Amino acid sequence: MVSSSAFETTLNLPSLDLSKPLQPSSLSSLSEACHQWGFFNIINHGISKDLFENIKSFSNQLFDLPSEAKLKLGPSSSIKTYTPQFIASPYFESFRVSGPDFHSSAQDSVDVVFDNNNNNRHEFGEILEEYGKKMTELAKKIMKIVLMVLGDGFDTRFYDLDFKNCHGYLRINRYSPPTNLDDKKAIEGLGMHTDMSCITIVYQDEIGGLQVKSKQEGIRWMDIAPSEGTLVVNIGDLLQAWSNDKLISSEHRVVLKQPENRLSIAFFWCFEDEKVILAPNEVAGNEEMRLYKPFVCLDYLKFRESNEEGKFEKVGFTVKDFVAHNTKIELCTKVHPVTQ
Ligand SMILES: O=C(O)CCC(=O)C(=O)O
Ligand SMILES: [Fe+2]
Repeated sequence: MVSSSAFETTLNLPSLDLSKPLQPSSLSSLSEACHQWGFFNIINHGISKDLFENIKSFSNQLFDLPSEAKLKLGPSSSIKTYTPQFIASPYFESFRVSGPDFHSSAQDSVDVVFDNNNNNRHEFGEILEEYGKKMTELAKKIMKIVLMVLGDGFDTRFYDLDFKNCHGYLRINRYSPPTNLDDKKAIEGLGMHTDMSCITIVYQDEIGGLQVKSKQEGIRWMDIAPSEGTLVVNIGDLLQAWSNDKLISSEHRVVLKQPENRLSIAFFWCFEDEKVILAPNEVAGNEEMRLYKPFVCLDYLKFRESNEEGKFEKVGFTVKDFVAHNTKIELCTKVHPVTQ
């Protein structure tokens, strides 16, 4: 069971309208949201309701398969695109599709689990290719806007320098709460974590349940309410480190409040593995103010994956723990280890 609803309230996030030129007022509310919450909404993003509905219906066909079939894609298989229940939580399972060739990534998995007579099986690759491509374009656009939040002209100055080799992958998540769940007893569908990305673009269905941890006294968790046509963007650990903590990678989780299956699609936009992450002086302020010593992206990903606590599935560790850990083993990534 999770904390009582008395400590939860809905967060009013700004919505960035992608169909309009960016206004100074949107930039300032975006800047506030990125600093305070590490979350904001986007609207008019150009992705149709039909595409979400299509992905949902195909994904549910996949998740509805017997466990033996799904485990052909599980952690002990060679493909490893499926995370079964009881790894992150008893109620959470997930299916991964990697870019840049979203079509073959999705199709390779589907071909293993759907039999040849299933007429739909070719469509799965196609719709995920369409979604992956649209998300890639969206991530590039949002990344530039987020850079503008850091400073005037920072998009043109830093995008090509640091972000042009970013890549994306997506995870389709299904949450299946117990059927006897009553709404006074919310349960955790996915524990508190930060994302191992620069930014993550999240679609959550109408069930809701995404929450961000508040730094305010008295209120612990804030609901990020679902709204049709709205996607949620959150800042990940990699961008927090690159921005010298100017942008915050918020701790978030998913709670299940009603006995209904919930579906979400998270698109993670990440630095390339070999990238050395270093906040530019213009972003950090100056050399002395830089909080992180340069580190290789893959070392951080390995740290998260090799620590039971820090793994996406087990959740809890962040880039700050990585820094503290590296400091201890004298690789020293952060100049002043953060012990929060
Ligand atoms: O299911 C959601 O709404 C969010 C999932 C999430 O935080 C993640 O996959 O990292
Ligand atoms: Fe997340």
